[in-house]
This record gives sequence, C-alpha cells and structure tokens, in this order.
Amino acid sequence: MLRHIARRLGSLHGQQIFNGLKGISPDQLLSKEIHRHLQSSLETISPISTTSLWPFSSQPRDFSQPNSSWSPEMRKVYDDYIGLCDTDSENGEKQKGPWRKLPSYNRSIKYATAGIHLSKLIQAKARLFTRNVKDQGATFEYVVFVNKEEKRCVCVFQAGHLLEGAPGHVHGGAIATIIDTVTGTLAGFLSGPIMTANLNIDYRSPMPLGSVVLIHSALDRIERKKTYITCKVTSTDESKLYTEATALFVSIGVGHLFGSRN
Ligand SMILES: CCCCC/C=C\C/C=C\C/C=C\C/C=C\CCCC(=O)SCCNC(=O)CCNC(=O)[C@H](O)C(C)(C)COP(=O)(O)OP(=O)(O)OC[C@H]1O[C@@H](n2cnc3c(N)ncnc32)[C@H](O)[C@@H]1OP(=O)(O)O
Repeated sequence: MLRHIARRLGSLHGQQIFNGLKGISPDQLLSKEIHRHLQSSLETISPISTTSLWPFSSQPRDFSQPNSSWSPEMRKVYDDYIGLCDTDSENGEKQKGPWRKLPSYNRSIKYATAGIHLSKLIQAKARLFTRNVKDQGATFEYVVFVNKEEKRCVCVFQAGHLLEGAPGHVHGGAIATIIDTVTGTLAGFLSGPIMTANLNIDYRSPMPLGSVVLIHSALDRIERKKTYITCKVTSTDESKLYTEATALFVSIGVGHLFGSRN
C-alpha cells in the first residue's frame, strides 16, 4: 500500500521523486513529499492565486479566499496581512514580504485517513473537519498567514453561528479545534508530518458568536521528535485575551497512520 502511494506521488511529479530517491523507503518518501508540499505551497502561492502543487486536483478550491460571509473586520485584517506578504521597494517594485498566506483545502491526502481500515465510501467522502460545511460563514471561516523567519503564524478566524456553545458564544470544542488546526499547521510547516500529542487550553473570556479573532501561534522549541507550540487568541486589536494554549506535536512516519511504529 505504502509503495503504491509513493509511486502515485512519484508519477504526479514526473517521476523525479521516485527515480532520484532509490534506497529511501516509501514512508520516508511520503514524509519528505508532504513536508515539501507544505513548504512549496508557501513559496509558490501568491495572495490571490489558487495554483499549487497539490496532487489530487489541478484546481482545488482554496477555502481561505475572501467570500461574502466575511465581515468588514475580517476583510480588513485579511487585507492588512496580505499587505505584509508583498511590500513595495524604493524603486516601486514588488518585493516578497515576511508573511505568506497558506492555502487551505477541504481534504487531506486521500490515504492519510487511516486508509486500509476505511471503506472506499468513507474515504471518498472524508473532508477536513474545519472545511466540511458548504454554507459559507456558518462554521469556521479562517485564513492562516505564516512568518517563516520568525517561526510563527497568525490565523484570522471568524466564528460562525453553527459553532454555538454557551448561548450566543462559541463552543469550547470549536475553539479547541481551530487552535489545534492553527498550531498543527505551524508545527507541520516547521517539522513535517506530525500528530497532536497534547493540547492544553485556558479559556479566559467567552467569545461571542460572529467574533473575528486573531490566533497567534509561535514555535516554543523542538526537542528530537517533539515540536512545542504556544498560542494566544485575542481580539483583532489585541486588547482582549480570549484563550491561551500550549500544544505538543510529535513527528510521525506515514506508516504511523497504518498502525506501524517507525
Ligand atoms: C500522510 C501523513 C499526514 C500527516 C499529517 C502531516 C502533516 C500535517 C501538517 C499540517 C496539517 C495541516 C493542518 C493541521 C490540521 C489539523 C491538525 C490536527 C492534528 C490532529 O488533531 S492529530 C489527531 C489527534 N492526535 C492523535 O490522535 C495522536 C494519537 N497519539 C499517537 O498517535 C501517539 O501517541 C503519538 C504520535 C502522539 C506519539 O507516539 P510515538 O510512538 O510516535 O512517539 P513516542 O510515544 O515514542 O513519543 C515521542 C516523544 O513524545 C513524548 N510524548 C508522546 N506523547 C506525549 C504526550 N501526550 N504528552 C507529553 N509527551 C508525549 C514521549 O514522551 C517521547 O518523548 P522523548 O523523546 O523525550 O522520550
């Protein structure tokens, strides 16, 4: 199975991966390829482009583009960060800024869904939890910007009406979900394939439904297979603190999702 996946990825990239890496196991190959995908997305995606090296569709939808459900506040913060992605130099030319917008698709690599244990129907229908509702604005509207040099990212998150927990406020599980997603995105970007091992959350203030908040995540440290991330959720002007969290991600080989320990 792993060899089949590795071959598929190899063929999707003109065989250069498979041919050039003889002696490397499919596990290692997939790990390298996933990390390469995450990194290359960051290098190649322009702010409004949906072009990517994503192998399963030539034009996957990037869910982190502005849509009509975004409030003016969400749109403004998005535009501010887009402005930090490209800056004007003294001679008026565009230069790459320190920030990059990450694209966001509604499914992960097909075989990452514990593949062999799931029916083909489930595999075909599997969708990323945070991107599985078609109704724009109903659940998680978010976009992640990464600053590679500073090893941190900021997510602009607008919490939709279907995320209600306490009346009029966002469910703690939904807040945990978006924190896991953002800290996991940063850990995956920095360390390659990872899984959440530990997530600690302190809920400091209730978050009203419809709020637009910033989720600031930063690398704390990397120790062997362990990537530690810190996180703060604030209002967009950063005057109000909603949530604080720390997360531990452990690097995995792809075989991990198929029950093998490596
Ligand atoms: C095709 C693969 C694709 C994989 C994804 C790749 C990249 C993703 C990148 C970006 C993703 C984009 C968006 C992100 C979206 C969502 C992110 C959400 C991710 C999740 O939502 S994912 C679901 C929840 N997640 C689980 O379902 C994990 C279940 N669990 C396990 O699968 C294992 O448990 C595992 C892997 C955690 C560790 O297992 P293991 O065998 O690999 O490692 P081991 O046990 O040897 O530990 C090594 C060192 O970590 C320490 N350690 C381990 N666990 C600890 C803990 N809890 N607390 C404190 N320290 C801990 C040990 O003490 C040792 O430390 P030391 O090195 O110092 O001895």
